[in-house]
Amino acid sequence: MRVKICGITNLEDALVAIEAGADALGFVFYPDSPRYIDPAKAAMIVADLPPFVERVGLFVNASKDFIEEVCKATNMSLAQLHFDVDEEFIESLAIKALPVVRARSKDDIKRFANRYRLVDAYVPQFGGAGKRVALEWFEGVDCSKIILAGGLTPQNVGEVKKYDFYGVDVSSGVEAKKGKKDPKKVREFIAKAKFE
Ligand SMILES: O=C(O)c1ccccc1N[C@@H]1O[C@H](COP(=O)(O)O)[C@@H](O)[C@H]1O
Repeated sequence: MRVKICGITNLEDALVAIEAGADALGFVFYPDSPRYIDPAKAAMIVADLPPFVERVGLFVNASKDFIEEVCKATNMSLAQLHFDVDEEFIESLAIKALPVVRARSKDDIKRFANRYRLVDAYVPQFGGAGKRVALEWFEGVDCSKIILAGGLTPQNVGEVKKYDFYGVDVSSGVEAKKGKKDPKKVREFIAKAKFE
């Protein structure tokens, strides 16, 4: 299972995550988030990363121009879209995009079934709130293109492995405080998700 550590705001947290085996790092370009990072700072962190690490820009209610401009300036490799988008919008972007399904019911997780997509719990503030998606909704569903997010922690990530998700994404569950990762939690989460 691939692991993305989201809400990176400093180089130290990024390097801890990579050293522990993270496949992707997330940078929140949503000004209302406590994990917001200024694109200029994100660009500096990305410039210091080793190769073979996916850089994911997270956007909420952003325009095509803003997403493309920020991703180019910061050298993101993927855009994660935490708002309602359609196939046309995704296809129109100059950068590869990961739509986010904010699930309120089992029916919701069938959206974008032919695409890689991230499934997060529905929360009014868009995400990063530590709320979980009901795991029983994934019974009998092909999860090979789903990245599960929402309320994951080092303690509960082991229980999602039987669904064979493509990946998992975590932010608040590995924080020491909002916007700062706890290295011990990051290492434990990645070890449980990937290596145990
Ligand atoms: O992290 C944020 O502040 C955030 C803000 C707005 C939209 C999404 C956000 N984070 C993403 O939300 C999910 C779940 O996070 P958590 O693990 O429950 O804290 C995840 O994809 C984060 O990247």
